[in-house]
Amino acid sequence: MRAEKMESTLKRYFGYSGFRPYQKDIIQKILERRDSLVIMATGSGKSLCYQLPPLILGKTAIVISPLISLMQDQVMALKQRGIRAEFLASAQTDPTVHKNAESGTFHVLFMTPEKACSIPGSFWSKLLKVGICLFAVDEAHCISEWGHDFRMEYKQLDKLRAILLDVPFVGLTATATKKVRMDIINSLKMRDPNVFIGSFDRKNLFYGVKSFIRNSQFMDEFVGEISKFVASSDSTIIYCTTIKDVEQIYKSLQEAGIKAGIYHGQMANSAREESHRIFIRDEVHVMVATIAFGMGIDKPNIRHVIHYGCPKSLESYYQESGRCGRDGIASVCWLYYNRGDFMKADFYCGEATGNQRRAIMDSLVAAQNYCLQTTCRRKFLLEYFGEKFESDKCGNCDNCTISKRECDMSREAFLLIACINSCRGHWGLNMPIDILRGSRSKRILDAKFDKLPLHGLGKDHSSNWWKALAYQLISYGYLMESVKDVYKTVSVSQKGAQFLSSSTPAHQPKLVLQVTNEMVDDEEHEGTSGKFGELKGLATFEYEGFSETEGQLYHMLLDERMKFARGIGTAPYAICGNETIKKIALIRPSTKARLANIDGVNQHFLTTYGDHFLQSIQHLSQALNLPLDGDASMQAAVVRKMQPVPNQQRKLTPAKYEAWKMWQEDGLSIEKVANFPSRSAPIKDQTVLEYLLGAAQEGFAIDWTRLCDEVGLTREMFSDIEAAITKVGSRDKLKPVKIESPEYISYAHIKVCLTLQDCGMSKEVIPPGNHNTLTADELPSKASEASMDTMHKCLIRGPCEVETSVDNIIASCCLENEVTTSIPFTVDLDMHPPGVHDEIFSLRKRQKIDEPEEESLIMQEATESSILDLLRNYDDGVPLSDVLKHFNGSREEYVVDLLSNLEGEFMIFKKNNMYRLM
Ligand SMILES: Nc1ncnc2c1ncn2[C@@H]1O[C@H](COP(=O)(O)OP(=O)(O)OP(=O)(O)O)[C@@H](O)[C@H]1O
Repeated sequence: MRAEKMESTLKRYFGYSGFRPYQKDIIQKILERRDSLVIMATGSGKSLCYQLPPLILGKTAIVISPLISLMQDQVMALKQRGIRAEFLASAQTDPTVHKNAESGTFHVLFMTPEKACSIPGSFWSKLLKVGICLFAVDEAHCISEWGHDFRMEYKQLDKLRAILLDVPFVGLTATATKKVRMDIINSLKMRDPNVFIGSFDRKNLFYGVKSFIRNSQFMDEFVGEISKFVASSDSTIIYCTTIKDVEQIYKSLQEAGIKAGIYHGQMANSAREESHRIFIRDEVHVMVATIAFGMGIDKPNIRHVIHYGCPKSLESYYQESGRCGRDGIASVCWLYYNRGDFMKADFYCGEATGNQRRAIMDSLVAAQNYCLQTTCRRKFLLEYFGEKFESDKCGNCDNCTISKRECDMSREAFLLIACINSCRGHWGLNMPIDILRGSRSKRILDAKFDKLPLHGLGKDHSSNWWKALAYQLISYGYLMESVKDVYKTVSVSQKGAQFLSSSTPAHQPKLVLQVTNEMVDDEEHEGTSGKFGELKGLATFEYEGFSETEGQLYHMLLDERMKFARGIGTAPYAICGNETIKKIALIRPSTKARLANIDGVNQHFLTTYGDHFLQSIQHLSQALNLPLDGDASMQAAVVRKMQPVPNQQRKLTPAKYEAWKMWQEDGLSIEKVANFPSRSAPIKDQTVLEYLLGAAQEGFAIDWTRLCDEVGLTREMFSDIEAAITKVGSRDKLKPVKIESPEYISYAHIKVCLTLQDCGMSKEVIPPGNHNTLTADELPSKASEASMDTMHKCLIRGPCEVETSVDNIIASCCLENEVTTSIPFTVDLDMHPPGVHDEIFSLRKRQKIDEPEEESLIMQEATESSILDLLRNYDDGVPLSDVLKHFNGSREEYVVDLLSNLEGEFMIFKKNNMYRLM
């Protein structure tokens, strides 16, 4: 029951149809009153873990948060979800909040650590009487001196453990090393806590790096690119390392007529608050700021985060770039560095001494190495944070997607390594590079380096070219960089020494390296590296999948939302996210029930704005000549298309590639590929199909006509599947689509159909004709006849239907076994297509309704309350067909109407096509 309650509460207040990874488990443990430490990526949805329990239990959640602006944003957003939330801190101007808080009025009560520690004990005892369901410490790394944002006041929170004895303590953070983790557990005196460590991988973020020169040409191009982003309704943050840069970019944007916000530490508090406010409320779409901006900011639609200058550490880069794409939609993080940034050690070290100085230097070197990395950036980032990334290519960073030229640089590498060797590792990179470039500076003459035979042999390349080469040699282990205080020195490693010993001035072993951007710029002509280059943005994806008029409707609906937001002084995203508006623009629901079904629409939205939105949708659609209740199957396709373009060069696993090659290039059938004699063991036909569809998703060519022919998918069946998707309202899960499709449609057909849609293929590639499938009557009815072997074959070749066979098997088993809890079904469930396993169980549940019970012989009349009574008996929900069967005395349209009303009133909701009680 609790899982059901969790899901219905999630839909009711947040409008989401499912949990993100870990959320459910974490919440479950908190509900069991276990202390928990939650370490999950930025934007992964940690807040929900403390927001949901109070709604389920009806008791207050206390949340400690470091910043007042952050608490205010969260309170604003929660209120828009119909959640009673407030904050207690020095900035609270409403005197009633304290009283209401102690009498348990609020679901979520935010406090600064100072407030929590100084509030009188009587407050806690009163509130404890009505109930505190959890005590959460957000940004919990602030508790640790080892953390990067240590806050003294957080250390005092342990006092509260003795007061809130039986209240579960929950620590949440996006960054925590082992030391910090232990510190949080000890400081909060956690008792046997559950520690949840999620992946740090933000899959929807594209990471890219470019070098630049601060000149006016670069600035013009930079501003030009930013103006393209502004055309979309999403937001951009430009982070600068200095206030001077912030002001310069802000000025350039203004001169170009681009409205932007500005934020840095030297601005007055009120000016900063105003900047924060206009950005959050979408009054400006660009924010130019130092890193003082944005801690804990939860604006879901930030589509670009650009770093103008190398950040001081990878920890801060991860945090800042993590503010991008919090709604899970593909977003882009570009980092622009200038070689001068790497010399800023003194600037960052400030007054620091000893170990602290060393730590700052190490962080800066890590950030520098990230900039100069020529292999996968995501792998580098994750491994820096101690997470193993199995593949060498993520396919979603510049190094994995933008093909770079390579060439043999053995001669140049030889010169540089030999020169560094001659300097005996006592210098940084500048000295050997100056020697190679023939400098006659005083320090070179003093050291008599002008007498070296290498002096002047590297004149053909710029200093930056040589540095770019040096960093590749460092990353491949030929050279080593060491840091002494704030100074870096380079020396030759063992690998480099081996390279030298196997080389002569006339001949060196081949050494193929990448021609980096800096090298290209240098080759084209020195100094043009100020060129903006291709700032990969998403603006061009904006309307992919949208018709022009749908795009217009989307913008009109954004304006409607803005009007509401202004009217009540809140941020538009707090009303609902841009993605939800996109889905509304695509589906154009005509009823409250259809609107309620859209992901992101919660009960508060529906009751407060539902009627108005429905009216607007109707008027605007009419004016734009768009039909209502459009094709729901489009919504996921559009979102998918907004992901960065699949790259042809992305590698498939060898097994996938092999299968694709045999099928596509050698013309073998799926069955032949599966059973190819050279295989150590045959693989399943289904696996081969999965491989081929995976290859198609990666941009590999597929002969669709042949594939559809082989799996028995016809145009008519494609239309049937499309209709099923429309009925379901989503294509996220296969099972509901399968349930709504005619019986002869298999999971394989659905998968092929979805992949066709994803790849933007038209129906025309599918051969027309009858679907040539067996009917349910022609299917084998005994379990023994539906061997696994047959199942696989059926799955691929179409005519006989596995799922229906399973249905029949279960039906016959159920007839033989009165008790439906144990089904004698012995085949390996893992071998079923996704969903079949689930289906077995849902069918088992449904059997209770299907069985000809005495009750169903009495004609049941459908009313709202009799439907609610029915649903009350089934935790897993009831499909429409069973509801209709149950009320077989009532007209179908009448029952559907009643269901729609109940859905619109948020009394029931639909999940996986099953009606459930809220
Ligand atoms: N189950 C869900 N389905 C869809 N969206 C979700 C879900 N859970 C959370 N979100 C959304 O994801 C976004 C990020 O969530 P949240 O603010 O909780 O992240 P976080 O982990 O606390 O990040 P940070 O460490 O940066 O503060 C929010 O806009 C939130 O509404």
